[in-house]
Amino acid sequence: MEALTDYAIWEIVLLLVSVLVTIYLYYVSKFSYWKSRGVVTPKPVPVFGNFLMGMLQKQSPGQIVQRVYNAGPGEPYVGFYIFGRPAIVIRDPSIIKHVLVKDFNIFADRHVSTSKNDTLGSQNLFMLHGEPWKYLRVKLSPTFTSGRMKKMFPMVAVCARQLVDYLLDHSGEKDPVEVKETTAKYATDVISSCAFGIESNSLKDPNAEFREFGRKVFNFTRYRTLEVLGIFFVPSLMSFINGSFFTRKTTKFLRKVFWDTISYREKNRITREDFLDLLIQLKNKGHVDSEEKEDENVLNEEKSSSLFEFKGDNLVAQPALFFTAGFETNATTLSFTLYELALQPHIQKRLRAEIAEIMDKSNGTPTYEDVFGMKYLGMVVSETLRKYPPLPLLDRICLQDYKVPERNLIIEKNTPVYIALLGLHRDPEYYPDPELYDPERFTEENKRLQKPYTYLPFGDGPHNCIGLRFGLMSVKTGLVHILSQFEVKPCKETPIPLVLSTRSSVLASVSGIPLTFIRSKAQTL
Ligand code: HEM
Repeated sequence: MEALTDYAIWEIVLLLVSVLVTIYLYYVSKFSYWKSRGVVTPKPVPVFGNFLMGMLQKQSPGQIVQRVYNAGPGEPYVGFYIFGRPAIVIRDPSIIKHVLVKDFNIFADRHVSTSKNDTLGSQNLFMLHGEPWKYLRVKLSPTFTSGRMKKMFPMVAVCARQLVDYLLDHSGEKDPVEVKETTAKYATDVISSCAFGIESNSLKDPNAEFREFGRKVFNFTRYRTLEVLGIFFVPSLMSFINGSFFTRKTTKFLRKVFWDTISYREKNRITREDFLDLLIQLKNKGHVDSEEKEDENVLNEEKSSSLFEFKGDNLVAQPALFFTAGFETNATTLSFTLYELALQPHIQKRLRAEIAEIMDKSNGTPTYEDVFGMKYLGMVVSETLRKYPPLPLLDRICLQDYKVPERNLIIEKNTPVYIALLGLHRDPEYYPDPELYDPERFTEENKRLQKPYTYLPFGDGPHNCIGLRFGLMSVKTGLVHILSQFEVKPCKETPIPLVLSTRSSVLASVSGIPLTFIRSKAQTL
């Protein structure tokens, strides 16, 4: 009996060893994929590949690809493994140009994806693939022209003045303001006003619903962090776990607000020159009324509407994305700018002087043209977007085997392809002393010297950020109004240096950004 037990134990041990050896050999063969193609990779670990730190929530999506980027200085690309799946980060700017622009047809889709049941999450411009995406992009482009932006500008300016009122109630050395939360409230008011036609009152009402639901989307609990990692890196898992881009409660809320507002507007024949008006036109006519020459060109390309129907959740999915893509990116840009200005008073002083001049000339009501005409403001915001790109990675999927120009590599069909914005923007080869916040990098002359495709805060090519003008408008308008009234200073709680969150998909400080707002002398007299 005893002999039999010994025998059984040996059998179990042998079985276990064989299983472990098989797993090991399986991963050794998997993890030789890039090596056998002469592509450098950071060392993978069994099962997780280069994804362990992501799973442990010690690196955010942007930091995962930044780390891969940094593993191959001087290399044109670096391979890595999402569990066992080979993926690639492109480093060489000329190859980046091929991926984003020149060979767009091969890289026409993003890799990110959510569950098919998540209609709001999957049917928007960011997530759609193929012909339906192309059709929708053509249809939505006329809603983002500079002419439309100018019409929305007064709504943004109202929110910026409310932001100043809020700060007036919270100014002074003894009253630090949590800047990320405050700018998120401002950005929420701006985007809910323009995309949903709703005064969300986030700045005035601490329990404002829009802010509450927006917070849920970007509240990176352990589960939400894994869900968003899945959306970016393992999208095939999303349908399996029924993942959701907006979270279920937010989806329900956005759906209700959208349809309530649409029926109210249609019943009362209200027009407001905002995104919602344009979406109502898409719902009723299938196109946005032509306003400018560029719109007409776009309309001539109209195709069969069977590609995408503007009804039901398909319609709500668009403002839902504008809301989500809009408020967090804007708040991030604003809050990091205020942080750097607080730490570098000489930059702040110069910017405030430029703003004071414009405020003076415009009697305190700068126009859209005034805001976009301010050179130093443009340089400051560009530098923030370099050092802190709010969406720190771009992703595409390779749709057919692709021979990399002038290199001995074929990127195989279905390989996920990433561009590490944090890696590029903080690469000392392109931006010497990259941790230094220096708007001088963006003088006209220095911009001409900048290597193309090393600065991509809004992406590039046909998939680039459609909300670029709107984003810049709300960030710049917010800054102009704040800095015309206040000097921004660090307080004892301000994190120096600032540590980035390892969970958030949009760049964020791990400990928030508390700063103080001191009313400027001219205003207090
Ligand atoms: C500072 C503000 C913003 C930044 C830094 C930013 C950044 C980005 C980036 C990096 C992409 C991916 C581009 C690519 O893959 O090549 C993107 C896409 C997109 N963004 Fe933005 N964004 C901002 C504001 C906005 C706003 C305000 C909206 C809407 C109102 C918006 C809507 C979108 C949409 C719809 C896409 C997907 C476009 C497509 O694939 O056709 N973004 N954005």
